[in-house]
Amino acid sequence: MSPGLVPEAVEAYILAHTTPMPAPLRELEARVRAELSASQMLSGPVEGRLLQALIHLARPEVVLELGTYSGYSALVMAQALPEGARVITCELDPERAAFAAEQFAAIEGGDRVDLRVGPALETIAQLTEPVDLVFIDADKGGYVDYYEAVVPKLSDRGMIVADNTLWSGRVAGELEPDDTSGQAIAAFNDHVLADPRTVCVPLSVRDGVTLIRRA
Ligand SMILES: C[S@@+](CC[C@H](N)C(=O)[O-])C[C@H]1O[C@@H](n2cnc3c(N)ncnc32)[C@H](O)[C@@H]1O
Repeated sequence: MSPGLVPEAVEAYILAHTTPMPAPLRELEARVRAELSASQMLSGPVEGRLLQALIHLARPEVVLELGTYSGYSALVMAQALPEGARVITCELDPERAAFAAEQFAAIEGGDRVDLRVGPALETIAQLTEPVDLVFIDADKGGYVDYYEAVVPKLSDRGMIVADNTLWSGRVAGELEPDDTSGQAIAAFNDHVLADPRTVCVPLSVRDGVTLIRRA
């Protein structure tokens, strides 16, 4: 988890007062933290419960996730889907995709996940149906392109949820010149704000989560 948005004790309190995930997801989280590299990329239970609340309200038929990693967030979303709905998730790294595929075969909800291995823009281009919820959580340098590619594919009541949009709070100040991901996030936030097609609000949940809907 990236530090910095709210004091550590408050973050711990939030976690302690969030309904825990079922045991298989708790075990997956523990395994990711113990075994996978870059485990700070795992979204975790707080953001997971937020995604599930949005799904509960929106009752999407098609959810698109950009950036599968271990499969944790895809499973979290799949477990909250209404009957007949599915999550399409894409992952560039074949090893991570293989790990996620194992989880989809073993954990409840995995049969509602359609895993695509390859660049996110290719998966978006292949979509033929409207998308009700998009979780953007892949490489930060691609966020503006992903946004531009998914906005035309959103259903009438479609929503985009973009992760890491406050970048540990650093986007609110002077970013280091070598912080290319931070610069990309800042450019994404400005880009979305200036777009008359959508309405957005960044939430200080975890590393920042921006909710974006059609205007
Ligand atoms: C932050 S992690 C995703 C975390 C996951 N959504 C979760 O909450 O557990 C980002 C993932 O995006 C993948 N990725 C990076 N560039 C990508 C691209 N162009 N297309 C698809 N996936 C990409 C990375 O390999 C990494 O596994």
